[in-house]
Amino acid sequence: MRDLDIRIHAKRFASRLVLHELGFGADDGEFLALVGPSGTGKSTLLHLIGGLDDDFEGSIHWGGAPLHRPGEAPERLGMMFQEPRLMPWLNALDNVRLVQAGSTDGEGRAMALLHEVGLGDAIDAWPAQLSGGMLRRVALARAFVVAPRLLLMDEPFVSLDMPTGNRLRDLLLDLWQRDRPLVLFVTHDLREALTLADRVLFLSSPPARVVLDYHVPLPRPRRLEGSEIAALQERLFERHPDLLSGMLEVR
Ligand SMILES: Nc1ncnc2c1ncn2[C@@H]1O[C@H](COP(=O)(O)OP(=O)(O)OP(=O)(O)O)[C@@H](O)[C@H]1O
Repeated sequence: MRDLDIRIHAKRFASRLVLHELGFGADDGEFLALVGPSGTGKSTLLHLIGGLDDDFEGSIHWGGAPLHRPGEAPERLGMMFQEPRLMPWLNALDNVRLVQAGSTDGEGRAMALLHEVGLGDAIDAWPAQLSGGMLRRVALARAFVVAPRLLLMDEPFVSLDMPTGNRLRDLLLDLWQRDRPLVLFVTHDLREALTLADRVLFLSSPPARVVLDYHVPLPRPRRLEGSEIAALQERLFERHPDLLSGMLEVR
């Protein structure tokens, strides 16, 4: 069994089947991207894995045991969403510390992370004083402050300009390469998936299941706007035209 073992037999909203026989495994330290047509259930899947929704048929195991157990919050699970989701009444440091229940060296680690993400001068700043890119940096620091073994990311860098997005992707890869959590990264952008991930899981149109588990055959570092990413995407579209037809907006 892999470190993470996902078997979703069925996830419904009312009578509507959204995920069906969706399964995959992944190991500690891997970086997986999840791509698929809009509205196919990518966020729904992350919510199940993150324990934000337990209404499904199937199992989610980590290290051979259920990831979520009643009354117990899973340890070292990090999350980052499309919206930075910061508390407007807390400064940057306290927003990062929010997820650090009971940690003794919490403040030191949170400050160190804020420095690492380039916000050493904005530790006391309120969210309203920060730019969109800076808010994502705080959210990235908060995702890593628990030293996650499993990190769930739902389009965390969507709608940023290319240089800001690239700086955040580089930061994420630096933090990932240092701590090596298993990352599940949802994105609409196939080039972003091919730039960041070891494996890209392609989900079908609804009800979603994994239709291709693709190992990215490129060494790191990679540039999102680099010619090798464009060529790889082109090759994938040629080889899997039907599979990718629902994703044409990513081109
Ligand atoms: N709480 C909910 N109640 C009812 N239906 C829902 C709920 N959450 C999601 N859905 C539906 O489930 C389907 C999958 O939604 P989800 O947001 O998981 O897709 P997605 O692949 O993440 O979409 P996108 O790529 O557009 O972000 C959609 O049809 C959505 O309308």
